[in-house]
Amino acid sequence: MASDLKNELSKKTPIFHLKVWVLMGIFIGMFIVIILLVLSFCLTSQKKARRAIDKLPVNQIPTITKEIKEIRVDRNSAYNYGDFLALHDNFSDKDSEKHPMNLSVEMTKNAETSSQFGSLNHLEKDNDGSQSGEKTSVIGPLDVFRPLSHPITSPSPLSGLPELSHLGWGHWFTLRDLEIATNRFSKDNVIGEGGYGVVYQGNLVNGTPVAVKKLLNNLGQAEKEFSVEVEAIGHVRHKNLVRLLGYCIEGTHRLLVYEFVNNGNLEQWLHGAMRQHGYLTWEARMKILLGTAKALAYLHEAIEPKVVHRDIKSSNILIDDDFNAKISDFGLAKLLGAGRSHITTRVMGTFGYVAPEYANSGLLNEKSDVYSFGVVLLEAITGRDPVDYGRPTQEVNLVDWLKMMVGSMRSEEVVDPAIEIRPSTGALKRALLTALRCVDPDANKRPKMGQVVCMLESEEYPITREDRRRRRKRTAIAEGEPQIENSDTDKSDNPVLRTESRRNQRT
Ligand SMILES: Nc1ncnc2c1ncn2[C@@H]1O[C@H](COP(=O)(O)OP(=O)(O)OP(=O)(O)O)[C@@H](O)[C@H]1O
Repeated sequence: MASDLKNELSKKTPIFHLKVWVLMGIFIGMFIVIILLVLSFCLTSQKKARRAIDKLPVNQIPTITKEIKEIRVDRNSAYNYGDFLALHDNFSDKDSEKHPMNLSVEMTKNAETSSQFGSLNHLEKDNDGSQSGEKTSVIGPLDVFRPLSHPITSPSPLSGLPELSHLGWGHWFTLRDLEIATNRFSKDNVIGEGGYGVVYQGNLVNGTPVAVKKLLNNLGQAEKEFSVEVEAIGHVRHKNLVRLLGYCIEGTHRLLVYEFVNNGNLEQWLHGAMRQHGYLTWEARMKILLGTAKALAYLHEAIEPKVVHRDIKSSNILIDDDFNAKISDFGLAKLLGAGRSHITTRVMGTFGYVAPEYANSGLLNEKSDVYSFGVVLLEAITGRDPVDYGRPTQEVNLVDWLKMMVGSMRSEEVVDPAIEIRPSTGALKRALLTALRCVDPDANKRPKMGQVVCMLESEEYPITREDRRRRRKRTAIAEGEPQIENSDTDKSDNPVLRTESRRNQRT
């Protein structure tokens, strides 16, 4: 049997005249070589793909971030704000505009490809609602809602502390906790004093640095200020909003505990104590203003009810080590529910920053914050106070002086002389035009904060659709075409535009 097989294998085949076993050996060898080739090809292509990903800049690796943590407001909530106060103290719910808080937590997902969304076109699409993101509550450009500096996965400043509050966010501190944190509210720990209380620097038992605001309890306003801050920012998080970590309600004491922002505030950098550390560059100023604009866009356009801050001013813009802005002091904030274009309130705020319609009639909506933002932007550009009685009469009011200077084509002269490296003409024009649009006396003509973000970020000279329409109409009028609308829009309120159109006429 075995010898038969041997004979068969030793026979020569008609093809190649080779013995059968030799031919079989060749086939088996070739098969093994092919398998090895296929395997090595697969391995090298995997390595190449991995190397290609490693070479991508971090911001181009498409990841989905969870960036805004928001607790929605819902009147049907089991744990509402009134219940909460009743639980802890004998607060009476006098404020009819109070919104109870629901504990449901929502994550707003946002593709981290924000740099691609910085153009005005994108803003226009988003505001039209035709290209909104994953959640309808995100109205502005995605770029406005960049990821938090502390993503939700990072260790919480509250970790290691015993008790979470009944509001579903933050920590409920005892007075003793805060006494320990602030060295018994030592004078040495005082950072500053505002209209409603004293702010102390401190450290929680887990080492987290905090700012503790002790509200003056001899004022009826303290209760109001406390509830407004808790409602307005307790449930929201944004990189450019100072984070409220918790609160304390004990007897007549009302305290608020914030993340500590360690690099002063914009007012101190422009006009006060921080100037001894040097002057803010143009870039640092624009970074701070852009961050402020993003936080306001978030408050006005991304959450419901929207929050109108009511006291935007340079001393309420805190600054961290990396010169990121953090808006603070929500004691005067108002919540504006859906469908309400404005509310009428007692005028509060700070002289020089308050919008004219709000000062004159108490009519408040988010456009009042836009006005105040415009004043802060002018303050940052010029280094001047909004109202400065130490200057000649025509220079006392910053907004009026600016309009006069730009109107007489002296824009280059308005830049803060302390800025060593002056901005380019384009950058200056962009900032001035944005500011002047924000301080338009007609609240309806002011841009939304989401639009302001895009104007400040845009490489282009910012001209809105409305202005383009006006310009086209001006050209049409000049060319003698029939006039369709009332021509009073021909006189642009905006001195920057006027300057440009005059220049165009001359050339
Ligand atoms: N979270 C914080 N981190 C660091 N400093 C803070 C913090 N919050 C407030 N401050 C500082 O404490 C001081 C007092 O702030 P507060 O907001 O109470 O009043 P204000 O803005 O100075 O005055 P006003 O009552 O007119 O708003 C300011 O210098 C402010 O910069």
